[in-house]
Amino acid sequence: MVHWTDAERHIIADLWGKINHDEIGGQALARLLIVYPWTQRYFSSFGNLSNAAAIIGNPKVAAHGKVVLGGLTKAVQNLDNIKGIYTQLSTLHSEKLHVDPSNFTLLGDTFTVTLAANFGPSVFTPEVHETWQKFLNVVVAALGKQYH
Ligand code: HEM
Repeated sequence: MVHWTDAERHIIADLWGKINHDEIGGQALARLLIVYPWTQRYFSSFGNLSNAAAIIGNPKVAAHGKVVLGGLTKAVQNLDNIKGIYTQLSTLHSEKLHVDPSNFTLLGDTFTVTLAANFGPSVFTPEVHETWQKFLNVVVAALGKQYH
């Protein structure tokens, strides 16, 4: 089981309290679709993804980004049971959506860049980054758990 120190719990809760919950998920998802364009294949129902401006302005990307962020919020609120709360979500991405699990790491990366870009070095310090990366590693492992 993953061990979280009080300092790590505090950093995660504090960061989550500061993010713009309406926007940051959409920004991270838009970055995924722009920086790693092959990920667009999973979102063929989302309409126009033909260039960066179209992706950033696409309301379906923004809406789904909020859904993904909601998924991350559940993990933030259940740090001691991320694997458990992600069982169904992992099965969905594996068996129904057929998302290659390497893409979870890529979305984690674009989330990290999005946070850094929004907060800058005074908030997204190396120490915050370290804890955030640990959190992401647990999330990515939990989402990949039902793949076989
Ligand atoms: C941090 C990683 C991720 C989290 C927390 C996450 C979370 C979610 C959630 C909460 C849903 C809605 C599930 C439902 O309807 O019950 C969802 C759907 C979906 N996810 Fe993910 N996801 C992640 C990564 C990815 C990645 C990397 C891809 C593809 C590159 C992906 C593709 C999809 C697709 C295609 C859907 C269905 C969209 C639709 O048509 O409504 N997800 N995800």
